[in-house]
Amino acid sequence: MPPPPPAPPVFYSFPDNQKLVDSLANFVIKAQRDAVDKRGKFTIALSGGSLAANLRGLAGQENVQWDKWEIFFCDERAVPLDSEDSNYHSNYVSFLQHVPIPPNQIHTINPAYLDDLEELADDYEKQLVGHFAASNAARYPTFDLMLLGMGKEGETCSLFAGHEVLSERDAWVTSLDDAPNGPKRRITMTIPVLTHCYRAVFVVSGSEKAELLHTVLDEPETGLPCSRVRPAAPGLVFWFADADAAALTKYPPTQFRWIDNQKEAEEVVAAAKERAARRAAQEAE
Ligand SMILES: O=C(O)[C@H](O)[C@@H](O)[C@H](O)[C@H](O)COP(=O)(O)O
Repeated sequence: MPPPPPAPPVFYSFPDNQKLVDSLANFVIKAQRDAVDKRGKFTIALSGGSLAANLRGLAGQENVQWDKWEIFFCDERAVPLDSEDSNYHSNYVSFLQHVPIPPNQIHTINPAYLDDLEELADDYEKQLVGHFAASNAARYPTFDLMLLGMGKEGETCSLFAGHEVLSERDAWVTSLDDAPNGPKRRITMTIPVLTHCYRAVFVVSGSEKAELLHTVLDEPETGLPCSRVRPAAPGLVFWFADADAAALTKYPPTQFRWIDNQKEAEEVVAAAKERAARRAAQEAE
């Protein structure tokens, strides 16, 4: 039997940034409970960019099992960990320094390999293998949650449109020395890792992302890196956008609520589409 098609993206739109931040914190904590209940720990991957600031709602939350968190980075720039360009550093400043996650459960790149990108990527992949080998020995790692951003040309992690890193199928982590924006030397998790997670969540804010979000959600066939993140069943993909970023998107938003499985995702997206079609028909009358 062929595998079931990936679940449709679930799109949440929030009236302002604070509502997005609060809902994201709520969602991440629910994902943690779900993962700890089912698998005894919570393995999460963080991106750089504006995501870190949008995670600030996690600081000070109670009833969180911080000792069960295992944190990795979806991509990382080949810079020291205390550099302003480091994705670890930006997440540390906004989020990690405020919560009691045991330091040995925050898995950074090894700065000893900064001069050799291949070693840097290999070492990070080995850290992933070491972590996932015990829990799921599958071909690719299965993160409980991957938190992603959408760059200005539709990239996510350091997977840039038209770049050869996008076609990597074997490695879990690869490297590049010619990133078209920001620091050029980076390592990044690959598309197969992104499409094997339980939950991928994109977080997008600001009017400068409006046109791009419309393209990614309404015209996925353009094949931008973000549109390619459609986790295989039972994986789910969510989009959290503020009203400015969501302004041009036709893809129907869904009221914010926890969604547990592919069937629920299909139902809420179908219901949102019906509502949008009814509204359009009424407006046309
Ligand atoms: O290392 C990186 O540059 C990030 O991981 C990158 O993929 C980021 O998520 C997007 O570029 C979105 O960044 P913004 O949210 O800041 O636009």
